[in-house]
This record gives sequence, structure tokens and C-alpha cells, in this order.
Amino acid sequence: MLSHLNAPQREAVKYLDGPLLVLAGAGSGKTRVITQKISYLIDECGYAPNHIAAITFTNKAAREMQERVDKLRPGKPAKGLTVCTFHALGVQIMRQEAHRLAYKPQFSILDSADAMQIINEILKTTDKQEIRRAQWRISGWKNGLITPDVALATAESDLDATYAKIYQRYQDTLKAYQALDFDDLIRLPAELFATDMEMLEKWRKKLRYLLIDEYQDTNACQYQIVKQLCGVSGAFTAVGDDDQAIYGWRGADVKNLHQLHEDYPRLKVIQLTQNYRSTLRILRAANSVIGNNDRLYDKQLWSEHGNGDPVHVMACKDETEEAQNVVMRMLAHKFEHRTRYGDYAILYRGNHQARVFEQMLRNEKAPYVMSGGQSFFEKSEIKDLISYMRLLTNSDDDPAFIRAATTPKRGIGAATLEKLGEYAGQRKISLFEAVFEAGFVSRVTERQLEPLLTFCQYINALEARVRNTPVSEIMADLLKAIDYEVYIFDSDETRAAQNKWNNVQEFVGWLGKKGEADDKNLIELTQTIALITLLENRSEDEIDAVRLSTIHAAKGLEFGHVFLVGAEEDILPHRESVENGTLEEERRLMYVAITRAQRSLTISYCKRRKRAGELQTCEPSRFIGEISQDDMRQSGQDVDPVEQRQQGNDRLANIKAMLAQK
Ligand SMILES: Nc1ncnc2c1ncn2[C@@H]1O[C@H](COP(=O)(O)OP(=O)(O)OP(=O)(O)O)[C@@H](O)[C@H]1O
Ligand SMILES: [Mg+2]
Repeated sequence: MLSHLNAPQREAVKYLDGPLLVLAGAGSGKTRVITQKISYLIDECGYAPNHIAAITFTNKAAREMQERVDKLRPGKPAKGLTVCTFHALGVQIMRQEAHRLAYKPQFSILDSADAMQIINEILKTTDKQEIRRAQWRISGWKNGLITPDVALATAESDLDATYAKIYQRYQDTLKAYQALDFDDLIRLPAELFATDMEMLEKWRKKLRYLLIDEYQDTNACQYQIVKQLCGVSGAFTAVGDDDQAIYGWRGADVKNLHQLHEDYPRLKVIQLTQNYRSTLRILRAANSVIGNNDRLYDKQLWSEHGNGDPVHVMACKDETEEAQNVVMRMLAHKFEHRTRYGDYAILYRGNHQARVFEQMLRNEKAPYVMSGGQSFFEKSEIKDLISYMRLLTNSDDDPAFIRAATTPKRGIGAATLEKLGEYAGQRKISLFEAVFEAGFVSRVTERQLEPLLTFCQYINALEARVRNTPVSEIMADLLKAIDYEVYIFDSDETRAAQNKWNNVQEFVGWLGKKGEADDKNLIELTQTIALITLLENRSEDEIDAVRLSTIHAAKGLEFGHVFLVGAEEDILPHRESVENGTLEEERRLMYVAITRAQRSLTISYCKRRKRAGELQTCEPSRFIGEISQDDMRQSGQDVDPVEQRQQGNDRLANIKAMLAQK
């Protein structure tokens, strides 16, 4: 069973005498160690699957890992095995233990936009930057397990003290809404385990062996949970690569790698040095770029794969030409090598860079999926409608209540909601319920009460029809009743509004189709949607499509052919990183991008790019200069512009002709 592992990998799988850290570079088979070890624990060591938890960084990675385990053990589904993200583990724990922290089990989960909205209400500002800064600060405290009191007591400046006070109010608000934000999903279990030994024992008995992928990107809170659950015995395997730590900006701390040595003096460290993913040229490029960082552990990777093609560095005139070159080359390559769309990935630093490539792929009718971007179900207009569905399904869902009650505006103000939240919190009931209680009614003026009552009565009336009316009809009636179309066109300029309204139509159509096809009622559909959002749209994986992704979201994945686009100064490295002294994290990002490629890597940059409406000259990323010329082939540089355009047109014509033959 362990025959498709090399010697150190096998050692890592079999090692069960204490805590284990596998520290190794990209593509060396760390994730493979985890999947093999899960199946080894079950089949060879008699662990029940429900006593094992494997923790990954994204839902997609969790899904892939589960699939890999199932493949290793055909016909033997590992029932009860936990393979999930830290956040999903947190949900699992909180669903069972919420009452111990004075939350109800049907608490709601707020995404970061919902959280921003709450901060917005506290700060009473529309300055997005300002809100984001506060949110970052609060999130930092939460991830560092620092309570609002401590944050206030240790504040080093007036600004910090202000943030600490906002933090306190933010927490109070969440509590009143019976809602958790993403940080709470990890912080609260850690807090629970720190204060309640009985609970900790219960969960230690349940989760007897922990495996953690991408360990370098855990934050203090996540590390705390690992330590709590594993106790002194240290029944865990952590795998990671400090050169791929790219979430420092979100509170992850590579120091956790060192901390492991200190907390577990018996820690065994195994290194893997053979790379199974990439050709030698790609590997050399990655090694030489990351060699410029001041590194904790120097890890030189080697590979048995041949040299492969040189890394192609492509200079482009501007964004349009870049998108054209990338997409056309990709399609020609696909045609020539008879590969699949799914063998190709276009990676970029920030989501906003995706648009031109999307457009170009669409023009050429090439299927693509996007990850790391906003999903359809996260669009604000869709979230508005989902909030009504959630409220109709479950009147305890306070954030859904708030969103629905205030969208469109119907005269329910922040002050009223605050009073309602306060009252509901004291009575430990939902906002919806509170509206009808005499105790609350006596606290507000008639003018405040009236719109609330009208709204709740409307929801009640609609709810009464849910059981025997098709979902799409409910939604159509709802849209009319709340005048949603008018609301959208009033709050946005025409083109954006039209876009939103199209999305709404698409959503209603989707509800209709889904509702009919699977004979689903509103409750089932609402749950389906929650799952789709949670799983980042499962169907995406099943179709053969080019992947468009941020580098961050591509972590841990591999693709036959990678196009890294927009490799320019101020983008990669990001301008702020140069100013903030986080250049090394940017270099690690470059390393992650390069090491996603198996057989070919193309790096492109523009000579000019539109920024803030102005065409500006760009410099190629300094990281390109860190790749040896011997491993690189360049195109597009220093050619007479007229000649270059002609060449470009000729090439394009050739490719188009080739594709037309197909
Ligand atoms: N011993 C092995 N023999 C053959 N192929 C292997 C072996 N170990 C790993 N691989 C393959 O090498 C590729 C990289 O493995 P894996 O994704 O586990 O690496 P990783 O160290 O987790 O990479 P990353 O740091 O990017 O997450 C995968 O396609 C995997 O199946
Ligand atoms: Mg991996």
C-alpha cells in the first residue's frame, strides 16, 4: 500500500510515536503523505474514521483530499472522517457546544461583507478604507486571542484605543444578533477549550489524530486549537513549507513552525526533497527566485523529470494584447498537444486582473471557471434575496432579518434595530419574535414600530404560502411586493443596475428550474444554496474548463500549463508590500505561482497599463530578473512597435487559421 511513496514519505506515514512535522518544498508530496496517512491509520492501525480529522486550507482542497482518500480505499467509504477547513471544524464544534458560550445552536454565520456592514453602522462612516482598517485590526486581535478589554488596556495609541472600543461594540452587536463571524468560528472553540476541561476532554476523545496541511499558514488561534486538541501526547502530523507562507496579511504566522519545536521538544521533523510535480527548468526558476529571501530553512528540491521547455517570459504592449496573447497561445497549444481546457490555469495577483482574460475567453468560446473571486451567490443583489429566503425558512436568523428588513429601505432605522437587538438579547429570543412582544412595543415610538410590524406581518403572510406554492412564484411575488427592481435602479447607475437585475432574473430562473427538477421546497433550496456557497460551487470541478484564479486561491493545486499574468512591479510585488516591508511574502507568492506548473510556465507582463484611467508605463517584476537567463526564453521585448504589431497580427492570423481548421 505504501509502495507509491519514497522512503521519507513512507517514514512520515508510519511515524506514530509522537508529534510529526513534515517540512518540505512545493510539489514534494506533503499532501500525498496526509492522504496516505489517513488511509494507513484506518486500514493498518485500526483507527475509526470518525476519530481522525484532516484539516486543509480551502473547501476545494478538502474536497480533493476526501476524493483522494476515497480513491485509495475503493469501495470502503470512510464514514465519519472529518476532512475540512479550520472554519468548518469550528462550525462542527460550535453547532454542538454553542449553548456553553451563550449562543443558540442555530446561530448565523456572517461573511466578511456582513461584518463590514456592522462596523459601518458602529463607525457611522461610508469610508470603506476606514471600515476595512477597523476590520483588519479587530480580526488581528481576534486571531491573536485578544479580548476587547485586553485590546483596550494595551492600546498603544489613541487610534488603537478607538479601534478597541469599536471591537467591544462589534462583539456586543454580534452577540445580540446571535451571529458569529469567520474569526469567531475558530476563536470561540479555542476559548471554550481553554475554560472548560470537560468539553476539551470530550473533543479529545472524539478527535484522536489530527493531520494539518499547509501548516505554515495557520494563525495563533488555529495553532491554539491544534495544541488543545492534541494535548501533551501530540498525536498529530503537520505538513508545511515556510517558503509558501502567503497569509501573513491575514494574521497567519510562520513563527508557529518554530513554536512547534518549543512546545513539543519531542517533535520529529522529516524533510522531503524530491519534487514530483514540475520539470527541472520550472523547479530551478522557483528555487532561484525563493533563494533571494532570507530563509529559515534552505530547501533545495530536485526532480527526475527532464529539463522541459524554458520558462517563457512574454512582454506585451498592454492589457488587451496580454489577454490576446495568453488566450491565443493557450488555445493553439491545446490544439497542438490535444490537451484539455482543465490543464491550463491563468494566475494573477488580484481579482480585478481577471476581467480582460474572462472577456477574451468568452470571445473565443473557451469554457472557464474562476476561483478566488466572488461567486454568483455572494453578489449583493442575490444575497438580498437569499436573506428573505433564509428568514422565511428560519425566523431565528437575525442577520437575515436585518438584511431583509432594511433592503429596500422601509423606514426601519439603526436606532430601532439596536433597541430590538437589545431587547431580544435580554429575552434571549430572535429579533423577529421580539417585534411582537409587549415588552419591546413599549420601548419604541409608534413611528418606529409601524414599519417593523408591517414587514413582519408581510413575512408571516408569505410564509403561510410557502408550503403549497412553487418557489419561483414566491420569489416573483416577493420581488413585486418589495419593488426590488425600482430599488436597484434607484441605487445604482443604469448599467450596473441592469446587470444586477439580469442576475436577479437568472436567480429566479435557477430557482424555478431547481425547484421543479428536484421537487424542492423553499427550505431545501435555501439549504442547498448555503451548501453551494460553502463548497464554492461543486459543479465547477466537474466541467473541463480553464481555471482563472488568484495565486492565493491556487495554493496546493497543480496544472499542466500555467500562465502567470501581470508580472509587473506594483502588482507582483504589490506596491504596498514594497512600502510596508513585506516584499518577502510577495516573493513567496511568486514561488507559489511558479510551483503550480507541471510542464510549462509562461510569465507575462505589460509595458503599459491603464491605472486610475491613465495609461502608465510599467516595469517587469523584479522577480523575473531573479530567474536565470539559461532557463528562460523571452519574447516581445525591444522590437520596433510597428514591426511588433505586424508580427502580432500575423501570429494571431496563423493561430486563428489553425483553430478554424478544427
Ligand atoms: N512518491 C511519489 N511518487 C509519484 N508521484 C508523487 C509522489 N509523491 C507525490 N507525488 C505527486 O506529486 C505531485 C505533488 O504532490 P503534492 O500535491 O502532495 O505535493 P505538496 O508537497 O503537497 O505540494 P504543495 O507544496 O504545492 O502543496 C502530485 O501530483 C502527487 O500525486
Ligand atoms: Mg500540498
